[in-house]
Amino acid sequence: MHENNNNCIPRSVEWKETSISLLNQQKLPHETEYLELKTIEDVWDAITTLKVRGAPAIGIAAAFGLALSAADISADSLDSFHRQLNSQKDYLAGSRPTAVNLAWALDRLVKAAQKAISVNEAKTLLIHEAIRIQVEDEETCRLIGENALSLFKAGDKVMTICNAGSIATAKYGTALAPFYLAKQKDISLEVYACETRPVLQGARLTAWELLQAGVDVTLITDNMAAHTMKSKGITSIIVGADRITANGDTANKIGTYNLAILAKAFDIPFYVAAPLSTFDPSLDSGKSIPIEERNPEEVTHLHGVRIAPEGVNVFNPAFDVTPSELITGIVTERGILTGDYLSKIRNLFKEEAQYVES
Ligand SMILES: CSC[C@H]1O[C@H](OP(=O)(O)O)[C@H](O)[C@@H]1O
Repeated sequence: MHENNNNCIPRSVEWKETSISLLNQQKLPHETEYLELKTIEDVWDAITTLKVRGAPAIGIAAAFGLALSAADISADSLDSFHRQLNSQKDYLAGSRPTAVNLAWALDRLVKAAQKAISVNEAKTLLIHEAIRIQVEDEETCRLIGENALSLFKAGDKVMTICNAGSIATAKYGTALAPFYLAKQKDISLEVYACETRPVLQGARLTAWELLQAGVDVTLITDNMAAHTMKSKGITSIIVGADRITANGDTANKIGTYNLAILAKAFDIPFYVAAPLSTFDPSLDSGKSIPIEERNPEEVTHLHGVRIAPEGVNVFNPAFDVTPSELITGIVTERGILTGDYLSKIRNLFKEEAQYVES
C-alpha cells in the first residue's frame, strides 16, 4: 500500500536516450511497475492497451516513441528519411483515435524535423522536440491548476471522473491539477472520484494519485453520482478532455456527459480542464470527433473474471461528447473560457498562431 506522501506527484513517462521508461498504469494501484519501451511497437502496444493513457501522456509517449524509432532509420537522403519518418508517424497515430494530443504531438515532431539540413540533425531535432513537449506540458498543467484553483474555495466538494491526473500528463494533470496545488497551499478541498467503469481509471488511478498526495478523496461508483450531488452537496464538477472542437463541444471519458446533464439538473458548475494541445479547431462540433470503441471484454470481464453471460451484445464506447452548452467554463493554461466558445476559441488560436510565427 502506498504511503500518504503529501509531496508525491507521480510521473508516467521518462526519456532514457535509448529507451522510454513507462509507469504501467494497467498494474496500478496494486503494483508500481516501470516498463522499458525500446521499439515503436512497444510504444504502440502501450498506448493501445492503456499502459499509458490520458491525452497529454499519450502525446508525450508517442513523441518519444517516434524520436526513438527515427534514431534507427537508415536513409541515404533527407527525402528518404522524411518518407520513413512519416510512415512511422502514421503507425503511431493509428494507436488510438479520440485524443487529439496524439496527432498534435506527432505532427509537431514531423514539422520540427523539416528544419534539418541532414539526417543526423533531423534525428536530434526530433528528440529535442519530444523533450520540449514534455517540459512544456508540465508547466501548462501547473498553469491549468492555478487557473482552476481560482474557481474553488476551502471546503468545496468537487466531483471528477476518470483520471485527468499527473500520470495522464507530464505532471500535475489537468482536472486534478488544482487539487495538488490546493494541497500545497493548504486549501482544504474534498474530491469525489467516480470509479469510471469499465476500465476504472477513477478507482485505480485517481484514488491512488490523490491518496498518495494526501488529498481528501472519496470514491463512488458511477451510478452514485446524482445521489452524491444531492446528499453530499457537491459544489462543482471538473473533468479532463480528449478533444475539444471549435465550438467547445468536448470529448472525454464515457460518463462525462452524464455528469454534465446532472450538473445542469442540480445547478452545479461543470468545468472542463484542458491544455490548448487538446483543442481541435479544425472540427466545427463534437459530431465530428471519432469515438473509440474498445474490446467488449472490458465490459464483460472484471480483472479477467467473466461477469456477464457468454454471447451478450456489448457496446463499449470509451468516450462521450458533452455539448458546449452544458459546460460552465473551459480551464486552459491561458485562462478560463466561458460563454461564446466559438469566438473565444477562434481568437485563442489566432493569438496562438501569431505567437508561434513571431
Ligand atoms: C488529461 S487526461 C484526459 C482524458 O484521457 C482519459 O481517457 P483514457 O483513460 O481512455 O486515455 C480520460 O478521458 C481523461 O479525462
